Amino acid sequence: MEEQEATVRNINPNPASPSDEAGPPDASSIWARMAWTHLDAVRRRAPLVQCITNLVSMDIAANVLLASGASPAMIHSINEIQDFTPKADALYINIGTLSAEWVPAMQAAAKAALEANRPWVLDPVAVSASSYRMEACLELVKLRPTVIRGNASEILALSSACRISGAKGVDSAHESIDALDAAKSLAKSSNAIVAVSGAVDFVTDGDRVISCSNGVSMMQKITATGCAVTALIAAFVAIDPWNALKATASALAVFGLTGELGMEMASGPASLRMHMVDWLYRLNESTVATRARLSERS
Ligand SMILES: Nc1ncnc2c1ncn2[C@@H]1O[C@H](COP(=O)(O)OP(=O)(O)O)[C@@H](O)[C@H]1O
Ligand SMILES: Cc1ncsc1CCOP(=O)(O)O
Ligand SMILES: [Mg+2]
Repeated sequence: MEEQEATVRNINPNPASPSDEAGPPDASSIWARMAWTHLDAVRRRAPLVQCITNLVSMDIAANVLLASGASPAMIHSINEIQDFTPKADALYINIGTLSAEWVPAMQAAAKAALEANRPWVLDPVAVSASSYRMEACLELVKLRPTVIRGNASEILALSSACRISGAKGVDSAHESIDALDAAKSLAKSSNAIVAVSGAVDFVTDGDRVISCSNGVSMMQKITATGCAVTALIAAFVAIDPWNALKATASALAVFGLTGELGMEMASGPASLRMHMVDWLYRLNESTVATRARLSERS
């Protein structure tokens, strides 16, 4: 824990540098520098992230974590939770391909993470698809996730715990701004940081709201990009657990930026996916500091 607290101190961005002849940086550049500081810390510390994630997303989530500098472990057997979960720096649970066998493993892992004082992150994929899925997800929310990240339809459905949110499948039928009040309400009722993704991503603790406008719409044409960014959030929260709001916003900005840079070279979703992983590996300080678009909504 001492080591984690030291990291938090290191991550707080220093807004004004005495040698900065251009004057103090504006608020958006402070946020952008914070995103770089988080990515740099992930690269230096290589957090171990246990993922209990859907079968569609396993490959892209593991590759995104590796490219960021984190260490992924796709371990979901209930027989391994007791030994392994306390060793991980963060846990990621995604209900995308839920099965009767996985639900107890997810619950056991969330409990083990809580007991070991490790952050854990929930992706409520298609939470309104069935009452089984909704009930499993509500049980997980009771186990106090550090962060919940979903698209607008998922956050709307989970927040109101309605059976039908208007979503047809795993994709969103809503704009992220439509889910902002629901995200705040969910954050307050669950005590989690809630992120709602879309053209603009919003991250809230129920009061503060950070918005991120990085990303390209083609990201929606790659399956499991949402799952992958939630995995990345777990890695960022692992290295700054006491600032989960900021760590989550940083992860969304970094991931969105890889989409923008990747799109300059891609000819469609498949090559965009490849370029995003490459850019995540290659991103440097000046690119993140100048192109991450984060701000706090007043
Ligand atoms: N219209 C859009 N423009 C730019 N980026 C987007 C857009 N829609 C989604 N994204 C980005 O794609 C990633 C996945 O978000 P989203 O599609 O909302 O999640 P999911 O795949 O879970 O439905 C996020 O990083 C988000 O910022
Ligand atoms: C297509 C699909 N079906 C079940 S999980 C899944 C992947 C969902 O990924 P994302 O939520 O990132 O779009
Ligand atoms: Mg999703």
